[in-house]
Amino acid sequence: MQTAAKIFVISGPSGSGKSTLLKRLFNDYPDTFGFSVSHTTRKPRPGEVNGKDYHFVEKANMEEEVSQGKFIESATFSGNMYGTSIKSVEDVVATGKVCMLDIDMQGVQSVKKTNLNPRYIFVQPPSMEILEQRLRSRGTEKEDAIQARLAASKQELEYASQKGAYDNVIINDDLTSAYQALVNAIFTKA
Ligand SMILES: Nc1ncnc2c1ncn2[C@@H]1O[C@H](COP(=O)(O)OP(=O)(O)OP(=O)(O)O)[C@@H](O)[C@H]1O
Repeated sequence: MQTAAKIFVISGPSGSGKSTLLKRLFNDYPDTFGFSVSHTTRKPRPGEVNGKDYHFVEKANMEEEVSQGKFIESATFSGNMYGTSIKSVEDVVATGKVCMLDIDMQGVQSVKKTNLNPRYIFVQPPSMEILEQRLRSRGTEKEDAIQARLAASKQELEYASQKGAYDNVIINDDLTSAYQALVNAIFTKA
């Protein structure tokens, strides 16, 4: 089956259901999608393979490449840098797979400055109340992290409401319908 693009960007507030929808998609279409390999400055753990699990790089090199605009997103966690390079996305496409990028609003804005030309999909919660309920019942964050995610989600929703920000907006109310909308946005009937 044909896809509408070679690269898809999926974004949406934390708890809107991106992982849930993507898990189902990758399960139903196991051979279609590829994943970009992230960079990190942390040391490899036993068994981790350079270029497969991560691109393991030196901090100075990664900092330079980030400053040169070679990364879509990068962040530091406990002293180690992590990020997704533009090239790692192009490498997926070169293998013939469709690249799916699950990134936040900053990442979306950064991709828009590249020549990657993806399709942008936004996963929207039915309401802030339901988003809060889902985040709480997922039980993976403490109260302050939940509050931070809810605050960030207001900005994400505002950005998504701007004309042309996303190609498709999928409201994740009923999961089956949302999933069908995602499949329709990705695959073209050829
Ligand atoms: N349509 C739905 N109806 C009810 N619950 C849902 C629905 N979609 C997702 N959920 C539940 O909501 C919670 C948040 O979903 P999920 O973890 O997929 O969000 P996410 O967007 O990937 O979040 P994050 O960005 O934090 O990784 C999960 O517990 C999931 O099971």
